[in-house]
Amino acid sequence: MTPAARVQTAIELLDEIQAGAPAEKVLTGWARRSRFAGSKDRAAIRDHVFDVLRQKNSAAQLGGGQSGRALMIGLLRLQGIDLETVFTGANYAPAALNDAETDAARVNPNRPSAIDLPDWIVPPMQAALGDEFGETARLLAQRAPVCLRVNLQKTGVSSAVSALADEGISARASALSPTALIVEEGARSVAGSGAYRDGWVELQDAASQSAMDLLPLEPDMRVLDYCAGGGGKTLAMAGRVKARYFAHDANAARLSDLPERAARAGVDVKIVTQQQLRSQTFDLVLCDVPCSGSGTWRRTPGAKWRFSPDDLAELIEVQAEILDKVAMLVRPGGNLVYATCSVLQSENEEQIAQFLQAQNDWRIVNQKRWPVQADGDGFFCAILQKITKFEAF
Ligand SMILES: C[S@@+](CC[C@H](N)C(=O)[O-])C[C@H]1O[C@@H](n2cnc3c(N)ncnc32)[C@H](O)[C@@H]1O
Repeated sequence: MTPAARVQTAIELLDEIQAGAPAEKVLTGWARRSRFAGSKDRAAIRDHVFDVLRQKNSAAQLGGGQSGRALMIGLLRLQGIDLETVFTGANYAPAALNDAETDAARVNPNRPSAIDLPDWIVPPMQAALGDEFGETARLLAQRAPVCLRVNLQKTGVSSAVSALADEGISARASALSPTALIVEEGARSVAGSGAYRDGWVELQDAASQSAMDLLPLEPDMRVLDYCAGGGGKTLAMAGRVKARYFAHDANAARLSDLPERAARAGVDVKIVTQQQLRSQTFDLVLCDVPCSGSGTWRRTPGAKWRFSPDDLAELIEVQAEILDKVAMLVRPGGNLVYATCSVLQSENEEQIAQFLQAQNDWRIVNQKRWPVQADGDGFFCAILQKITKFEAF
């Protein structure tokens, strides 16, 4: 496909997304129907669509509307691309610009630049982030870094960096965690690399790794990852300390990749059902709860426009229910770890404050928030300890 034909396809897919279809589904559906498109075409079209979604309000402002075509015009203007070379109307290229589209570029210099977030989320984000709000909004509108975690059970950081370099992948250490690498070149080759296949590295955000570094893990502890999903956090813990790891998820299908990932990483993880958890206790229980994902919206930019106040209210209830459930699974003196990739107080500090108000046998050991930053996503983690009966007297 020519670059202009890719733009025209992105325009059509953005129209479907603007009509309410989820971005991921639209892109996958198109790739399946379009056997003529190669991997470079698919990647370029995905980039156009995701770049627009990250900066949708800015693109609409510069493109003069919310249609796929207006948004693509706005995005290309943001990127400084000469529209005349793309909007030619030749072959599969988009039609030439009309007068209104040309006029939309005449931006009033006094007009404030757009915030690329849904209007309703701005006040709670400003309340949570204060002076950091502007920088967070700016970073969420950019592409996310590709971040790896070095698996210390299999290799060291410098060996992993050299193995990746041998396969054309250049990566640098991140200050966020001793195991975190930021890929600077060759990101698309990571999944096919030997370092990945042999379990030396895994894809994982640096702030998530930094949070797992804080956990008071000891060899032979019984550790439960209660909302394990694909097992990213289980594997990060197991990469650090050889303990006995158990993984659970309310949606068993989400655990399906974990056995293969654990085998690749060379660690043991036992999957447990709710039934098996009855009458068991653990030294440490992690609940990486379902959340808005607002700290990761540059990775899933379609999600931020679909997320609603009702979704947030529902999630806050689910998070509180999970906290109440896992509290019973921690042995006296053990730790409960609550984590989200949200930047909102209602999902983070307020959730912990309410839990501590309702339950008097817990204390906070540590609570930390990671802002969205160049190397890492927004993340929150609270480490609580269950007070023993002896201490309570
Ligand atoms: C943020 S994701 C977890 C990501 C995972 N920890 C990782 O690092 O890859 C939240 C997970 O919680 C699960 N979940 C939702 N409600 C739950 C519940 N009531 N009990 C346990 N897990 C739940 C979801 O299925 C989802 O996999």
